[in-house]
Amino acid sequence: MKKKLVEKDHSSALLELRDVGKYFGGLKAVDHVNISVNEGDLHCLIGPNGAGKSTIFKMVMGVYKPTMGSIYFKNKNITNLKSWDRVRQGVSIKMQIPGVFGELTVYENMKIAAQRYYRHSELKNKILEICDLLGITHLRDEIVNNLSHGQQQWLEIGMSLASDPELLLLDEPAAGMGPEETNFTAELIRKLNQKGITILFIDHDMDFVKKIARKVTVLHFGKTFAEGSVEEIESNQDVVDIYLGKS
Ligand SMILES: Nc1ncnc2c1ncn2[C@@H]1O[C@H](COP(=O)(O)OP(=O)(O)OP(=O)(O)O)[C@@H](O)[C@H]1O
Repeated sequence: MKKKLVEKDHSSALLELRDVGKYFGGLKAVDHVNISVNEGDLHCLIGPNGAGKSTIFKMVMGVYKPTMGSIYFKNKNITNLKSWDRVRQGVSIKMQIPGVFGELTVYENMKIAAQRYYRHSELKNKILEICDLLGITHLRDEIVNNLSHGQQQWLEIGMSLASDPELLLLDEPAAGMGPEETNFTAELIRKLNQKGITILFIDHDMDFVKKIARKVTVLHFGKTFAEGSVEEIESNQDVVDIYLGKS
């Protein structure tokens, strides 16, 4: 059973950062940021290197404690919850750096990720269901080191789905992929979103962002610089000047 949380509040957002900041000594990596990720949305964070995107992900997952402000998930304050408790509440993440076990098979990797959430009798079906969703069922007995970069990334997305998240954070999900794998990843993310998973992702590749994002938040020097649809962001001259014009 999911843990009951204190401090209820009312909002339509699934995830909310309220006046959140993270300071490293004198460096304001994230500074007075307010972000609302609506239920069912496909929301992207963009911004120059060092803008604070990864720091936001780490605060949402409980790796960093905010210096200021609060983080709400499903209208409940999760700011002080441990990482594992946030996962139990329905938040999951796929980091950019691969976290798969290369010497093991796809199935064994999935089993490691899923076994803490499912009884032995349910495990196999759940793993096969996720592999099917990712289009990697035919690779289930393959050693992970033999997979392509893209296939390893999809496996990792699969591992992050093992906890049945309502919100999935993806850090540059198509980084290092060629055009075909990038297209497949865009399709996969759309499919997960259509299945009801709210997605917040970080990306630098505007072509990829354009394929899938419905809302974009632009960060700059730790602050929210602009927010809107892809069209609104692309036609914002200030955003072009600080970021898009340089990419
Ligand atoms: N643990 C830390 N200690 C000190 N400074 C940090 C730490 N983590 C991040 N920073 C600094 O905070 C700022 C924001 O970093 P962050 O990694 O969040 O940016 P980013 O937008 O994700 O950048 P990139 O696109 O390059 O990944 C940077 O100046 C970075 O050097």
